[in-house]
Amino acid sequence: MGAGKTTIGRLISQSMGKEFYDLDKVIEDNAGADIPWIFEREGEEGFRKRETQALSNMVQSDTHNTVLATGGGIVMRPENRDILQQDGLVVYLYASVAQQLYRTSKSSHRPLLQTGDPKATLKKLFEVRDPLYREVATLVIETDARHPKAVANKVLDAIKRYLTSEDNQS
Ligand SMILES: Nc1ncnc2c1ncn2[C@@H]1O[C@H](COP(=O)(O)OP(=O)(O)OP(=O)(O)O)[C@@H](O)[C@H]1O
Ligand SMILES: O=C(O)C1=C[C@@H](O)[C@@H](O)[C@H](O)C1
Ligand SMILES: [Mg+2]
Repeated sequence: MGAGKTTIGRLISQSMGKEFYDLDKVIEDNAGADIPWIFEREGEEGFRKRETQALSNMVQSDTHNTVLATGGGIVMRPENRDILQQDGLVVYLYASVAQQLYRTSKSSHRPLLQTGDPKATLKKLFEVRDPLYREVATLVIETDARHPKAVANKVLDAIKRYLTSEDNQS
């Protein structure tokens, strides 16, 4: 959370001339309700079901022309990890827990952080999720101490280099 998926995803979609979707927003539009409401009424399990459904629907369409920012918990379900690995070039935006804490401190729309100790929660989530992000990622990009535009340029460069090296191998 707060790694910059929504912010960087939008920036790189503009540079690449692709359509941008934010899966959290897609889930909210489908539900006609916001994420805190979904967590309150259906619990995290209800939210995760909606998340998997939204991701499956998304990859039925033309993913070549799409940049998709997911929510931070997308890697928790094995079926989501399978979909991401099969259908996408996946970029893991790495942010330290300190940066995540700083970047999420200004808003209150992330239900999992509405605890007494968001730092401890972020640390726990990071320990579980970091290996899963690395498992599905094609590219890992460090985001600490970098302006969003600089991160977006770094992602674009890394994608270009990756695609060129793929071309050279085939
Ligand atoms: N590289 C960066 N440097 C500084 N601030 C950043 C950077 N990237 C994003 N931010 C800021 O951090 C906040 C969170 O970013 P954003 O919403 O894009 O994160 P996210 O990864 O989509 O989070 P979530 O998992 O909750 O969807 C925003 O206020 C954004 O402007
Ligand atoms: O890290 C998470 O588990 C979440 C991140 C947000 O993007 C939302 O998808 C939701 O608040 C859950
Ligand atoms: Mg987001």
